[in-house]
Amino acid sequence: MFTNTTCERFYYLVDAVVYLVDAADKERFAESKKELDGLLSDDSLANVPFLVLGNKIDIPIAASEEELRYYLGLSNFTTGKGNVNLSDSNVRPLEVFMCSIVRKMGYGEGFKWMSQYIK
Ligand SMILES: Nc1nc2c(ncn2[C@@H]2O[C@H](COP(=O)(O)OP(=O)(O)OP(=O)(O)O)[C@@H](O)[C@H]2O)c(=O)[nH]1
Repeated sequence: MFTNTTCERFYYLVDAVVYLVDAADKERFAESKKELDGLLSDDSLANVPFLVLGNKIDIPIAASEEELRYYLGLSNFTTGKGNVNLSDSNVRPLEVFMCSIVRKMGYGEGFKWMSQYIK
């Protein structure tokens, strides 16, 4: 089992972060935001791309992408889908993609987006 302390020792090896959120569990969005904020403010992850996946969109009550951005406090921080060159900036790549892992949909676009930022 990794404790937070154990994980922190390995952060310098991290090429990217994939943060999976259950988009159908709105009651836990505040908890998800808190955890995500902790990672986003960690100095050792400052230049690491973040892919936020909103999972379980096959469930009708799942949040929309816009709602998820809002509840996670990311509305003004996402950097754009497609090919966005951020290499000349100090901006950390961060995007939200919605997916359903059981239906095998959505996450491929996210991983493709993320791969352009992995050196
Ligand atoms: N409907 C649906 N179910 C999914 C999807 N992905 C995973 N699951 C199901 O979610 C269950 C696993 O629960 P998770 O939500 O991953 O929760 P967990 O991390 O085990 O536990 P929690 O911390 O309580 O959320 C399994 O039954 C999976 O089959 C999806 O895209 N759609």
